[in-house]
Amino acid sequence: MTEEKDTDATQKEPKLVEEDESGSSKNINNSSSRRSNHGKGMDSSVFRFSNLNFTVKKGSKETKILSDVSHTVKWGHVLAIMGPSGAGKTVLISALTLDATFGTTRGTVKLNGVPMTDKMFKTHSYVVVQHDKHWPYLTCRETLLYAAELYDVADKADMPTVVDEIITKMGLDVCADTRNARLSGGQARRLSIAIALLKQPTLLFLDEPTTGLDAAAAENIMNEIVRVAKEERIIILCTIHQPSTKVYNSFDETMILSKGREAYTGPVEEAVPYFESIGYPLPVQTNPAEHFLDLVNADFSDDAEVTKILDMWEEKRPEAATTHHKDWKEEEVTGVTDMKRASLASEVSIMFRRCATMIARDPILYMGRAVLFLISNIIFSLVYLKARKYDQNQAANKLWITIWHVAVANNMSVVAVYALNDEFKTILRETKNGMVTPLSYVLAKTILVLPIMIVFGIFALGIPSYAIMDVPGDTFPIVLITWSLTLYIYECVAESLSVWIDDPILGMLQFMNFWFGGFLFGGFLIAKRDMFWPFTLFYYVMPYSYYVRTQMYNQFEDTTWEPCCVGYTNRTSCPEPFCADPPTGSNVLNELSKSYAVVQGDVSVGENLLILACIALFWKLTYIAGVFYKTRQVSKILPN
Ligand SMILES: Nc1ncnc2c1ncn2[C@@H]1O[C@H](COP(=O)(O)OP(=O)(O)OP(=O)(O)O)[C@@H](O)[C@H]1O
Repeated sequence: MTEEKDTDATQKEPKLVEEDESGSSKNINNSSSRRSNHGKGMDSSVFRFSNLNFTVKKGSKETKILSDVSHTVKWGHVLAIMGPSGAGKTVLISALTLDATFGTTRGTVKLNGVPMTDKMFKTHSYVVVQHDKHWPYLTCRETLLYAAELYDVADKADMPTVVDEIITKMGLDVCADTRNARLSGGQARRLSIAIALLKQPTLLFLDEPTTGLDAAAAENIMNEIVRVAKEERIIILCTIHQPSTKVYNSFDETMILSKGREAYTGPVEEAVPYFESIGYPLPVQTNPAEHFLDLVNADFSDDAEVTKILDMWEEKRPEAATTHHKDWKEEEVTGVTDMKRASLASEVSIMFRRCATMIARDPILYMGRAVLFLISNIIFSLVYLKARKYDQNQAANKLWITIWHVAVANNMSVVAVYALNDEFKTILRETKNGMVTPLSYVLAKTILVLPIMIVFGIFALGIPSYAIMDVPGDTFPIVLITWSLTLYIYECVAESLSVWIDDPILGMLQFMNFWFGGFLFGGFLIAKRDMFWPFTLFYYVMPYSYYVRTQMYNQFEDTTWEPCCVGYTNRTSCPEPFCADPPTGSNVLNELSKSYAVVQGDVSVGENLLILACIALFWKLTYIAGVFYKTRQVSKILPN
């Protein structure tokens, strides 16, 4: 396979060939089974950023992080962005990928002469972030298959072939059927690049693709990157820390940054002569990358000397820019095409399948929780075992076991905050890269989670309430619906917090606040009439008063209790503090309401369920709003 540098690239179609075992060659630009017009759609592309400035504001103080950074990169070329720690490499990638929402970007960023927008980024670009994460319960092959389907890269029958090809191309055969959670650092990075290649982007950003890898793995992955840039005619911008001489020499161009300014930008082979021309020759047997980084590292070199080097390049740059790519004219490459993508219905169906696979394999979030509901509710039922009798002295305990059976399960939804926060970070990356839309994610997740709430209810109530606590069997459907709807409220709260609060620990703390709030304002610890009036609002918006009232009625309605005050001619002379006569479920509830005002002998179940559904809907809407808001957050590029 040809791997030599494309130093004399012209706008003519480069001939990318590899030799098969028989010695004949075949074109490897595109897989035969792959759609030829997908994604890339642009064979010759030019990416230009000019006078890029980035500032952050802290109080009234404005700090400049990038100063007038400019360059133009053509198809098939790799631009390696190097610089000491804190030089601004990651910020540059964030600004170019419209991800730098923490400051103000000014300048021009254009692909084929068209200003970069979020839509254009999603269509033509792909960014692999420094700490890229993959779905832990999918294998490498499954991850790629779903990505291929979502990017609609080929006909369904051809997808496995396309994926197999990319697996081989990225050297992932050995771990193709290994779950992502068990991939090595290098394999995970190869997988990130493989997903990116499935999209066939015009422009690929890689932030520190070699971080944490040993020298051999780093060299290997960088060789792959350079190779795919040529093969796939992609423009690649990647940040890198101290590449080896061999890796450094494989790049087409390099940008050396320090203090947010350029110290050199241009062809790799011209960097050494340039630094020599300004009085910094490369010492013998020294890695050029290391030499440049030592020169511009203000932490370890003389700051004034570093500033001098940066000033010298600023003077030289206009001249260098005129000779840069003198053999091709970027102006001739104009316009961008649209990307073909899967329809919403098929996207939802792919997301649904992917989500279902992960749910089935995740030992904690769903299956684990179902088992925990069962165990914890059985324990609570055993603690309250005496309350299984329809003895009026046990009526209050029946109330409490009804509360525990839902509240303990609701409390465990706190794990969902953490897990969903993690999940959403991956979804953010996928929406950023145009793989999925927020709508398909929300729809697939909602369709899947609703029946899971019913399954949770069967685990939580089946044995604990019906086998142990002797709740009448015919109440099961309505008791199950009431319980599942209440759990769904807490699931929606967890979803909302996982999206709105970036830090999962803070989100979990807020969830616990909500849970305790629900308890406090449920009407059984303190009656509504005794609450200091502004707080009464919480009684109405928290779910437990509706839950307890409805569930107690559901369970008590047609029950008959053991009589009390037997032998007393009138109720007032009977010493029992609690006695319903005749001992019907409704009368027992009316008696109980004297101590727990939240319960009632006559309840409109439909009305209470409707209110619970409205509370769930409210939280679901806040979650959906969060998903749409967060996935649409992009930084703007303002004019200088
Ligand atoms: N979110 C942020 N808010 C404020 N300043 C930031 C933010 N992110 C980065 N910076 C600042 O921008 C400067 C450049 O940071 P950047 O992460 O781009 O460096 P880098 O060259 O990628 O370093 P490293 O190689 O260590 O990752 C640093 O001074 C950093 O403190």
